[in-house]
Parts: sequence; C-alpha cells; structure tokens
Amino acid sequence: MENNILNKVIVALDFSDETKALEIVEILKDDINIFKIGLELFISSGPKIIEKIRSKNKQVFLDLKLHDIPNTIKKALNALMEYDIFMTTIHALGGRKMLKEARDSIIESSERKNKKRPLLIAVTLLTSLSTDDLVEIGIKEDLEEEVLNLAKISKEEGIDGIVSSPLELPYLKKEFKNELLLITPGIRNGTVHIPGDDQRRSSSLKKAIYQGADYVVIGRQITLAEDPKKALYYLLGQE
Ligand SMILES: O=c1ccn([C@@H]2O[C@H](COP(=O)(O)O)[C@@H](O)[C@H]2O)c(=O)[nH]1
Repeated sequence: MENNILNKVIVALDFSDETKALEIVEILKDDINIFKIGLELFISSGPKIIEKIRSKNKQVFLDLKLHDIPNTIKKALNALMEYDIFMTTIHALGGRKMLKEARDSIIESSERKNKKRPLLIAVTLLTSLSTDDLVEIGIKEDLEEEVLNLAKISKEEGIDGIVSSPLELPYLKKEFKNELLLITPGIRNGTVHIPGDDQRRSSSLKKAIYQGADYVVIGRQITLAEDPKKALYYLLGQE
C-alpha cells in the first residue's frame, strides 16, 4: 500500500541552489521516482538541471506553467521537446486555442523528432487562490464550476491531465473517472512550519489519494523538514 502511494508522490524541488535540490534527490531517491523542477530552480540553474536529475535515474516534471498567446506557446513547447521530461504544465486559463496549439505542437514535434512526448498538464485554478481572491480578479463563477469548466475544455482539447487542489477531487473524479490525470499540490499536515504559507485549498496526502489523485505534489512539507525522509513517511502514515 505504502509503495502504491509513493509511486504517486512527486517532490517539488523549489530551491535556487541546485546543490540543495540535488541533495534532496539523493536523500529520497530510493522512495520517490518523479521530482518537480519549478520556475525557481529552472531559472537559477538552467536546463542542465534536468539531466542532472535524470542521471540519477529519476523522472522530471518540468512545471513552468506556460501562459501566453497560442503562437508563442506552440513555439515554446516545440523548443521544450529538446528536453527529456516526463510531464510539463500550461495554464488552462490561456483558453481553448492555446490548449489546442500546445497539444498539437507537442505531438507534431514528438513525431518529427521520433521521440516520446511528455504528458501535457493544464493548471486550472492555482491552489494558492481562495474564493475571495478569485472574486477580486473577476472570476465570479462558483470555484468548483470554474475548475470543472477549465478541466472540461482541457479534456476536449486532448490535454492529458489537470492540476487542481485536493478539495476538488471528489467531483472531478466523478466527472472524468480515469479519462483525465488528476494532479494535486496543496498537501499539508501542519507538522512543518512553513513561513508565510501561501496554500489556501489544501488537504492531507492520504485524503488526496483516497479521493482519486493520480499524483500529488509535495514541496516544503518535505523539503523544509530537518529529516525529509522522515517527513515523507510521516505524511504517508497520517489520515
Ligand atoms: O495550483 C498549483 C500549481 C502548482 N503548485 C506547485 O506545487 C508545489 C507545491 O509546493 P508546497 O511547498 O508543497 O506548497 C509548488 O512547487 C508549486 O509551484 C501549487 O502549489 N499549486
């Protein structure tokens, strides 16, 4: 059971210091198979960090959350196909045309380069946003409806999966069954103090898994802990 859950855990390496990021990979390499490179690490270290992690026989989730006009996204994803990555992200709020260009671009480049393509994942509404934040930026739709709507458009445009908060899992799972990968950050258990924690829609690791997450992304709860491996196993044991 523990192993099944571990296969679904992605650890976010949110550091500007690549030595620190690689240290975490080293500590967790027997437990975790996929590590996430986000904007901070990618901007600080550049693309070479991808190969450094892959050389330890680990998969890379390159989480750049691209959000731009369709043509720019198309070209960016074409360029991204140079890297050997397992999964990457774009924002569903970029709209239907952007999602379609993203999907077409990644498929065309993979066929042209005869190379396996990464999974393309659309972020719905960031887990740091509360209902009040959404109303303030003009998203007056019920939060659940909005996530569902963005997920539906993503699926219609052939996107492989979506990012949402764990709180939205019950109805997303009911709607999409196994037709869309469900990926949830926002995992919290309160054991590690996270200064200025910005997550607003969160839940525990086990709850997210029981409610149908295909992958959960965990960062600071593990990476800021004195003993990251112990923190990971503590999360695994907690309801
Ligand atoms: O809606 C989203 C999309 C992406 N993330 C990313 O997940 C991790 C979460 O890290 P924690 O330290 O566990 O909060 C982080 O890399 C985010 O960029 C997200 O949190 N919410």
